[in-house]
Amino acid sequence: MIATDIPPPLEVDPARRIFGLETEFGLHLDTGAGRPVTPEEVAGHLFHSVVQWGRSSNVFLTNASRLYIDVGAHPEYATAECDTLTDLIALDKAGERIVHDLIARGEERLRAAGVDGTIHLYKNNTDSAGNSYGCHENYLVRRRADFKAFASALLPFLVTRQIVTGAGCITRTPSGAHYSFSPRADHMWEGMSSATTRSRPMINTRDEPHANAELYRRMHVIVGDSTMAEPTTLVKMGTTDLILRLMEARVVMPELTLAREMQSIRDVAHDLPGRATVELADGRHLTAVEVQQTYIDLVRSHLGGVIAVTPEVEDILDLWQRGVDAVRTQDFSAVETELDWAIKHRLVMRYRDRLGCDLGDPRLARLELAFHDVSPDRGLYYRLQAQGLVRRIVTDAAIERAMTTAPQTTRARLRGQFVERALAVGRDFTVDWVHLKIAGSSGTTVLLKDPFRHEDARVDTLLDALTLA
Ligand SMILES: Nc1ncnc2c1ncn2[C@@H]1O[C@H](COP(=O)(O)OP(=O)(O)OP(=O)(O)O)[C@@H](O)[C@H]1O
Ligand SMILES: [Mg+2]
Repeated sequence: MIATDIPPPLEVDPARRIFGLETEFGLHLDTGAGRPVTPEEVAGHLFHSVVQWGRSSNVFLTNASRLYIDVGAHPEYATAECDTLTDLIALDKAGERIVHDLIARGEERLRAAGVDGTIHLYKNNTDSAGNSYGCHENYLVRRRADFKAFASALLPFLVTRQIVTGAGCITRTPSGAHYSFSPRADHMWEGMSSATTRSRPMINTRDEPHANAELYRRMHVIVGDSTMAEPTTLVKMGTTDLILRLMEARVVMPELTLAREMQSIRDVAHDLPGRATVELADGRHLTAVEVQQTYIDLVRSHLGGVIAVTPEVEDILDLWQRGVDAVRTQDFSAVETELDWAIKHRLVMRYRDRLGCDLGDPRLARLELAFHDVSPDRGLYYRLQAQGLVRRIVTDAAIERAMTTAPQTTRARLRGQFVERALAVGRDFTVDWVHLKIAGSSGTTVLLKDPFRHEDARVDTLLDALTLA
């Protein structure tokens, strides 16, 4: 039975937004000689402890986030709904630690199955076989009739933002290797589509708002790179949010429609010097720096109006500008502790110089991979962090808390309470982004259509029912 006494939506501040981040991790087993092991078997052992307590390899955690094995044996972690970027960053980092904590048990089980090896989980977007996997951004937006036009207006921004938000990578070609802004750009096939596997769009337009569909849509951006540095995640989500805020306020956007999005995203990715131009539909040619600067100037012109000035907005704008300036001047030093592509560029170039090799050297490929290893001991990103070489946005204590505790200001709080209580009393339950249900009971399914609502008497009743039964 579905409860019908759905409370009316709370008064929603138009500046409030729900954010979510999905990360697919690369999974790799390092093993010597021995029997061959499929990725599915490794994933199965890795998730054994999850299946033991959750009875599935697709679960919601007490921090209200979702953990599951995606197609291709990729562990995926989707953060719970956040309404602040700092909550989102803490929850995203918590996900890295949660998947990392599965490794020890997974290796034990592999040993018991006769395989001695080390499991690695990488927060990156491509594997050595050339497969690409994603980092998906979710932004709640108000529903409108012209959603497709609305979403496509975001494309020139998404194609060029990689000069700031890209993860950076070594690209190998038959004519040699070079350093690019984004590993994901080469794997995009089209601007928008409702499919994610058959085609690779930059924006997935499948209409699945995980919220009241009369009021909302979920902008599902799937073109972004997974990012290690907290400020890069801040600027990736933060700049996109600022552009969406202007668009939702019906600010007239600059005419920057691209003539060929797919060509442009690749050209920009492979142009570290920042000189390549993208062709606009109106025949003009602009560099990615010029396109991004247009957006920065537009946002600045609405500060104090559509966009309230907060320390966080100032921080995002400052880093956005410094990122664009770094490409313009080719002096990366002002962002090399904050932007993934620049942090990794510095690391890779130092080793190249030390080894006296060229960029295509396999030792640099291993270095690049190790940068994305989520292990706090082995991961090179975490070594840099331990040396104070990357700027932080959230504290370790906040990340630690986010491993078990849901954000307190969104629907995630209710889901977190429910999962925690159900596990504590040993009751079976089913949960998704909008439903909470005690399994097998004649009881109620609570439908949570408002992602901003973090208090709900129906959930209190459900929590009581869990304990009483
Ligand atoms: N109303 C909402 N608006 C924006 N984001 C939301 C909303 N509800 C949930 N989210 C976020 O959307 C993401 C959904 O992750 P999930 O991996 O389940 O993706 P999906 O796109 O629904 O499905 P799949 O990955 O299986 O194709 C989560 O990060 C979650 O926090
Ligand atoms: Mg997903």
